Amino acid sequence: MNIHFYKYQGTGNDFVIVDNRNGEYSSLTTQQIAHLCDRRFGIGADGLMMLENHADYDFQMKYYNADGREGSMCGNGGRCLSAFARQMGIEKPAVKFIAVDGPHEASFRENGWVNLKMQDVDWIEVGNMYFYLNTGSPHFVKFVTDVQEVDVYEEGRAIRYNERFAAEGTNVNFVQEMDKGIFVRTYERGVEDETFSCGTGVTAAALTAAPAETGEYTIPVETIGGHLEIQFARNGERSFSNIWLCGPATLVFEGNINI
Ligand SMILES: N[C@H](CCC[C@H](N)C(=O)O)C(=O)O
Repeated sequence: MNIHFYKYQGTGNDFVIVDNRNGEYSSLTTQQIAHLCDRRFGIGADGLMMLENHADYDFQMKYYNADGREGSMCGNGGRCLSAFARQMGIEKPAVKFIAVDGPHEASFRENGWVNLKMQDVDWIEVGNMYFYLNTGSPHFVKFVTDVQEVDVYEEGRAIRYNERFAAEGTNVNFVQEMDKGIFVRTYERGVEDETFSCGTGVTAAALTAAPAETGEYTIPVETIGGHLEIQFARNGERSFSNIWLCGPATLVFEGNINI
């Protein structure tokens, strides 16, 4: 099978994207998707997305983790797929699409940023030195004093495979508060490694790092792969709305692969 693909990245979280609006890639198997995402034997990516048609939205987002299995919501992926939809001719100042966690909206800025509206959050588990919440994907958030010192692979893996999370898995974020904003490093379920940036993860981290007072906030976030901003309204102790994940989304290259 010959596949025409596009490679995108958003702050170093990278994706293979295919245009599946005519259904030609619907038969891709878990093994084939894992192969396409393999960095040595395939194209290489943290995940694969398909652009699909939907009767009520500009498009539908299908997201698979690098292990080839369908994932929960991917924030950086949603930003990249919106940029891709625009490249494919869905040209509007803002697009509306449906993903596994519900509807989203994305708007395009002149500086090349793609800003993605996330689902409201009204539940956060507050534990001893950690937070656990769902921003479209499940995220464990741990605050640390020096995030560069953390062995994200080993520590993230230990939490992801502990008794509580082993079956379903979780993404694990390590967060350091900076003079302005936060620095976040993430171990991703489904990639089973640290990625350079995780959109739903930095969103989860920003919500938990926000001041306790209700109000509107913009939290600057640094990741290994670059700079993002999270905007939101805090309505109560555990309730947030109008959440926007903002940052760059870039086409890297396109090509063909035979599998
Ligand atoms: N990189 C993604 C998160 C993917 C979530 C995935 N790892 C899962 O838990 O299924 C993001 O930018 O939000």
